Amino acid sequence: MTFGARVFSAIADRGPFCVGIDPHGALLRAWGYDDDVAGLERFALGAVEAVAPYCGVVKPQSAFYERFGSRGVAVLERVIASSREAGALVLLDVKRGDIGSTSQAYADAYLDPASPLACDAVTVSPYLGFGSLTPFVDTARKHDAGLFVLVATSNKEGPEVQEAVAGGRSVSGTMLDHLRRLNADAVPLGSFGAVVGATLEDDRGLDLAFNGPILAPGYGEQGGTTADLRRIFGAGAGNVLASSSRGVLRLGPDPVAMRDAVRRANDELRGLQG
Ligand SMILES: O=c1ccn([C@@H]2O[C@H](COP(=O)(O)O)[C@@H](O)[C@H]2O)c(=O)[nH]1
Repeated sequence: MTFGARVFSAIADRGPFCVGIDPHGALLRAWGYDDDVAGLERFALGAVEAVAPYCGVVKPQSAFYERFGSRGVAVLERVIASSREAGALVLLDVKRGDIGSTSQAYADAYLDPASPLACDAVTVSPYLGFGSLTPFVDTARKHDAGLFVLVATSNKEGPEVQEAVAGGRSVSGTMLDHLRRLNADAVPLGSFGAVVGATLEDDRGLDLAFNGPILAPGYGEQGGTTADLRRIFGAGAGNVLASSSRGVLRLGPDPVAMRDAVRRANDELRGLQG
């Protein structure tokens, strides 16, 4: 089954709320753990156990594991495996993008099922030119995996690059044109998604009808609300994964508090679906 079909079912079956598994040092300490590899493992696997059975997609942020070197990456491998065992899709937030030959190695690392880091989808950066992502696109197609391309990110610095105009078109608009082409004719949904922040002050005139999933980070901790999602995405909100990391993880280590937060968010977000 393609990633697009899997994420479509995941949203329908479990809801559109995506939990980020981001082991910030401050959160490890708030949970009563040391900011070391043992604390990382207890925190990350505890969070997965609490939320992965209840949400369609989890989104570990690779940086928080990489900061501990190879032992941290080994924890990330366990986070990916445990989340999938709990029935959640894993979107690894790793924002890769490089010249094509290097992109192929990244794609093999994250999308080839033979890799210990293989997951369902990854975030990628198109700012070396969308064509530099071709190895990711081909590898995703080969293994029924997915991509989420940075289009309009949740941080305030993004517009400097993303809203620059080239050839009479904004850079973000051009990225969506590429995604529209990649997802053409896919049913029920294409596998090539966009990252569009839940914090955008307006919809920037983006044509978000590109037949793919949208990851909306910035929901919760960064200020994005369900009303913002309705304002930004309108009728397209049905394919939006609203993502929050610290907003849920702050409630731990109590698994019931985290699980209930996932349920509440999913109930609220389901109201956006047409
Ligand atoms: O535009 C983007 C793209 C990715 N992120 C990532 O999402 C989470 C947000 O965490 P919160 O604790 O919910 O703020 C984090 O991993 C970011 O790297 C983003 O924020 N904006």
